[in-house]
Amino acid sequence: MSRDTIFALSSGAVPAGVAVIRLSGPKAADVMNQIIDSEPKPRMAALRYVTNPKNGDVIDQALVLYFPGSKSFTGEESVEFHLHGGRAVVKAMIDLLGSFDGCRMAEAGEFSRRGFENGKFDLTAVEGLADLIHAETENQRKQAMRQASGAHKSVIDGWREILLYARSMIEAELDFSDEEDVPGAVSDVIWPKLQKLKQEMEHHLSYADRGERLRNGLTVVLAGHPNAGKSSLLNWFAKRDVAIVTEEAGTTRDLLELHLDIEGFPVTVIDTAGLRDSSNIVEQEGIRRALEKSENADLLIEVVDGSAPNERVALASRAQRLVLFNKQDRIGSEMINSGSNKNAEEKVFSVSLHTGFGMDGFYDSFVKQIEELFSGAEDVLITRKRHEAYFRQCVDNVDKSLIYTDSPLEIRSEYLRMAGDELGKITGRIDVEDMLGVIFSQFCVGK
Ligand SMILES: Nc1nc2c(ncn2[C@@H]2O[C@H](COP(=O)(O)OP(=O)(O)OP(=O)(O)O)[C@@H](O)[C@H]2O)c(=O)[nH]1
Ligand SMILES: [K+]
Ligand SMILES: [Mg+2]
Repeated sequence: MSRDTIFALSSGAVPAGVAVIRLSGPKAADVMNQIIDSEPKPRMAALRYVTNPKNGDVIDQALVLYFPGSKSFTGEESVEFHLHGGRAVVKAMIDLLGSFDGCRMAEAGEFSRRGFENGKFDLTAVEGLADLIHAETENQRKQAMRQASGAHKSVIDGWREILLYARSMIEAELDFSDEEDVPGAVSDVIWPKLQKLKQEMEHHLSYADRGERLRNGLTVVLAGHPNAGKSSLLNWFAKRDVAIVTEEAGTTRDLLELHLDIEGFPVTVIDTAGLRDSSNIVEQEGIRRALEKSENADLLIEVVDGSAPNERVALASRAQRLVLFNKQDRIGSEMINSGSNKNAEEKVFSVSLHTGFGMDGFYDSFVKQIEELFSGAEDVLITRKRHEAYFRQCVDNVDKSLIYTDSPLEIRSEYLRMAGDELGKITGRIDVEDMLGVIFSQFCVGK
């Protein structure tokens, strides 16, 4: 099957100092040799004029990198042109490459897809690469880098090997079952191993939310009665005036999101409408959204006006809660005792957003809480719902092979085969054609 040769701008938006245009496919070398005058040594940068062979027009002087054979990101012949990053330069180059037969613009993620299809990396590494490109915080980068470099694949391949080994042992037992002196105790060896494997996978499943959280960021919702100081707190986090603060109860209606990097972890803090009975339909909608966000929060910060302690708000949320008794400047340090602290699980702070009193202590606890929510993220294997679903199926099948002790060995072996297939779907070894489009479309054009 002959493939198109594809090209795209792989570096960021122009104008820029340098623009990198990638060319990959069966005609890459041929096209390169038609537009520059001498072929660079493989994988060595060479300075060359790029010329339109049809009219002799010089487009730019470029650094050219030639990757012959399969020693490239895509696993096929490719060339990188490092041009001056002007709009017209890039347009002229794209037009020139498009003028060759069999050459066309790449689709989003198409370079990576070719790399995957040519066996350069597995699906978990592809997903890691996509995450690496989108990583905004240090810990996101580390997780993505681990995954992109094949750390997940090697663990999963190790598990597949255990499953294969177990099946081959069962096979052996079946083959020789009529011979007297073959120990019928093959299963003695494999079942404890499978039990251990199952436990290891379950451990990883229990951390599934960590990986997702690190990719998407965790959500901290500021909730409380009107005028408690929620928007003042958001501004304190932002170190600038992002939210409107007034003495009028019911100032905030829309959800206001602030993205923070807390010790390398991505955190979204959301300011919400104060909770009270209201007949105003705009405010009602704001309150509805506030309650909805609180329900799905990873962490709640309830803000209370400590100088006029009213009832605490009722929120349907299982998230950990930090409670700020605010406006300490109006009362003094004894006010915290007036607040209820029924729930030993929640941490209570007496603070003033006006004077800054108590805020250092609050912030330390806040950071600790965030770190706890991410703990164990160092060796997380599951970073997507997709992984989680296949992992569950896999564990389920291993479990069946373990507990159906009365079933024939053939059946128990079949469960192990299905378990291995589920792992193969994670790395892309087993048919996942329908998902490939989704996975690769996460990339931009040029990757
Ligand atoms: N004295 C005092 N006033 C404060 C403090 N923190 C906030 N305020 C004032 O309390 C009022 C309400 O503050 P906001 O931040 O708008 O309160 P909110 O919870 O966002 O209110 P809604 O959006 O209406 O629900 C404003 O006038 C603030 O200046 C504080 O620590 N001390
Ligand atoms: K207010
Ligand atoms: Mg507000």
